[in-house]
Amino acid sequence: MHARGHDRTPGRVTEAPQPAPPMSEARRAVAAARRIVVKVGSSSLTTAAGGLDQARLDALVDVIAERCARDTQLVLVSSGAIAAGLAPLGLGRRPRDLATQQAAASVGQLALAHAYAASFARHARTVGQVLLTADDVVRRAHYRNAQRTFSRLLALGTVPVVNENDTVATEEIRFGDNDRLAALVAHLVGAEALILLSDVDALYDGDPRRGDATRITEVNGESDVDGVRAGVAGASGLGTGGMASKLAAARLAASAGIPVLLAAASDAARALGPADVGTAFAVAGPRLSARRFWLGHAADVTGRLHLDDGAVAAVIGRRRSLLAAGITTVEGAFDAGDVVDLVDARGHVVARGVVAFDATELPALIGRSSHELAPEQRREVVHADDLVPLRRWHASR
Ligand SMILES: Nc1ncnc2c1ncn2[C@@H]1O[C@H](COP(=O)(O)OP(=O)(O)O)[C@@H](O)[C@H]1O
Ligand SMILES: N[C@@H](CCC(=O)OP(=O)(O)O)C(=O)O
Repeated sequence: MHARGHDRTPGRVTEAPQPAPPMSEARRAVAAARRIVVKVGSSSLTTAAGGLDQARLDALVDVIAERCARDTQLVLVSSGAIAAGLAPLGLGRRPRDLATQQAAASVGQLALAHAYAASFARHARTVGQVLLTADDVVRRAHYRNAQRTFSRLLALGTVPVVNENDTVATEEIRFGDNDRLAALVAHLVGAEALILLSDVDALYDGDPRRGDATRITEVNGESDVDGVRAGVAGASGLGTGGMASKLAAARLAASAGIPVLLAAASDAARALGPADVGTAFAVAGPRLSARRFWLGHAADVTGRLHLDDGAVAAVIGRRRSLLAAGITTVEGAFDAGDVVDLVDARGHVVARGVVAFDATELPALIGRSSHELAPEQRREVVHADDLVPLRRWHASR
């Protein structure tokens, strides 16, 4: 079932030409998608000296504009603000401290936005800038607000250019990597595909810079990425997440019903068409509603409820509401309406949900059946409609 590719790193092994395999479902979905999120990393937009690489940016814009002209709405998540701010500020390399990163992002984001506006103008396309902080997806009202803005921008024919609002994001509320941001945005805008463009042409079973590595062409499930060694920092020192964050983001999107293609930015033209480049991730679950996706992947979690085995079976197996009787321990300081993790007896998070009691009220109720509780306390601790089971395929945060 799991078709793993065996393309060697270019230049290492010479192979006889093979007939092209039939295109996978994921690749067909990417080629046919009418709404796409494309994410491009810093290393694909900047020169080694630290400035913006206008020629590469223009080449990417040409490909995107061409796809938009073919009846596709496209959101571009672009990194590169910090990298683009280095040269103008006379900084030799990416700063380590947050304040200097923010100063660089402040200068660089302006340059980046200007470069995109000028480049898309060559195709008579208007761009809109959307800078997000984690708060914009963690808070339900902000999430819906962002959804409305994107929807309007797309309806008006613009290309929203998204980045994290690095200049104001504090350490605590940073997404930290734009791969995850792109996966969240893909669900938020209802994208039919996510394309992650980088300086590497595919996912390999190990970092191709470190020696012999085998390209993985299709990921149809967990077993296809078992044992993959994904590095955490890029070769250029300009990117932040490395392949590990791309893999986590691809799993996150795929688990929420969005097919993903990971490819080189230099292959963008083929990646946006029906071509056999990069690594395609098949969807690993039904498309979640915006509310369920938000609950499972974007909301801030403020506590943990530990469940006994009977409660896990009811909540996960039979999709029932969680009652006080099945809770063994309560952790955290949360209010009714906050999001909490539901944890099984082995300590694994099995679900996430909106809790109906304050943390201070619960200890007196847990382990008790409904008939032992006062009438005003006889309600579900987490209602089934406010609860999302988490699969193994769920990306770690
Ligand atoms: N298993 C792997 N497969 C492919 N690339 C990997 C792997 N592990 C580490 N890498 C490295 O990850 C880098 C891409 O990450 P990064 O530089 O953060 O990209 P970007 O700036 O596009 O977000 C590549 O240069 C590649 O060398
Ligand atoms: N928001 C940051 C980029 C963060 C990031 O994830 O970078 P990258 O690994 O290059 O996609 C910036 O614009 O510099």
